[in-house]
Amino acid sequence: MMRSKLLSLVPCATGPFRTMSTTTKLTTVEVNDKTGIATLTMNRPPVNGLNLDLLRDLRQSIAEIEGNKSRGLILTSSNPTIFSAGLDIMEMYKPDKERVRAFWTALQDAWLALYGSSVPTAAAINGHSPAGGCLLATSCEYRVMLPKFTIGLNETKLGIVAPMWFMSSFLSVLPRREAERALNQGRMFTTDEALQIGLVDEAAGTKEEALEKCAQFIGTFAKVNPIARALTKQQFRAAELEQLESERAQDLEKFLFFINQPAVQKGLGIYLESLKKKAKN
Ligand SMILES: CCCCCCCCCCCCC/C=C/C(=O)SCCNC(=O)CCNC(=O)[C@H](O)C(C)(C)COP(=O)(O)OP(=O)(O)OC[C@H]1O[C@@H](n2cnc3c(N)ncnc32)[C@H](O)[C@@H]1OP(=O)(O)O
Repeated sequence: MMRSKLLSLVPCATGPFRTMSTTTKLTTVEVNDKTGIATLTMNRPPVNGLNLDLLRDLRQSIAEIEGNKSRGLILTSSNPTIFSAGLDIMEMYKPDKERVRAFWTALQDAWLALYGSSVPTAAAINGHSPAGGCLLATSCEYRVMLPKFTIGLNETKLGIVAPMWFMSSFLSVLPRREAERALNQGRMFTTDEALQIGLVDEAAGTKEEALEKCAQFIGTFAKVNPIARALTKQQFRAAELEQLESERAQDLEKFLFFINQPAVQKGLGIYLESLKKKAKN
């Protein structure tokens, strides 16, 4: 994919710094040359639905951030009210056989890249973050959320099941008992509730403030040996990463089997319809 590289002056939380900015159609990477922190922004209107292309872009951008020796990664959205609406349901509803395989593989790749990233990661959750959106946020090491939005793994409400590795990310943030209950209920938490339960670490009034708080979190590693920190993180997350790495073919087949069940297809169709009706009103 063609990528345009440009140097730009962009306002940031602590002042206007020259940033190296790399743009694809669906994500932007901006590295602040003062802090060395990369901001990875999702930009797929209308709702940052995670389709094949966005997932591939995300993985490519994470690899780029790892490669350019950034001091940290902040994940956010260009949409002022939606961090990510989760997986693009259109990829799973009446799917094309080859594409849906590529889609799930790209999701596995993106998760492995983000959850296993060697750099410190934080999510500036500047909008709603259901299901796959919550997966991305909980794959990061720190979360700052703006008020009056919602976050959670709502899969059971759609009649679908979050795979084990979605649960792993959730479990790395929430106590087991809370995670199990929320997953079974398909519960979406408001910002205040998410803060109270520990699903997010901080609240912020504006996106700029959220980015600043994420940068401060990443700054807490400034005096820590980066190799020791990265190896520690890797070891800490190794079990979940290795589980998916070793079972990814079976995970794909399980997903395909599940998603092709007539009852699941029917449920997704009804859910899509309800979303579209809501959008019209
Ligand atoms: C033995 C056990 C085996 C287990 C094996 C496991 C198998 C694995 C099974 C599969 C697992 C899949 C896991 C799934 C994860 C997911 O992420 S599913 C997606 C979940 N997402 C949602 O439920 C969010 C739905 N969207 C919303 O709630 C709202 O849209 C919003 C995000 C809160 C934004 O609201 P608003 O700003 O009001 O926008 P809308 O008007 O609602 O939407 C605008 C248009 O966007 C469309 N849209 C919204 N979300 C999605 C989506 N996720 N996918 C596709 N399209 C979406 C919406 O329909 C509107 O479209 P138009 O009408 O065409 O404008």
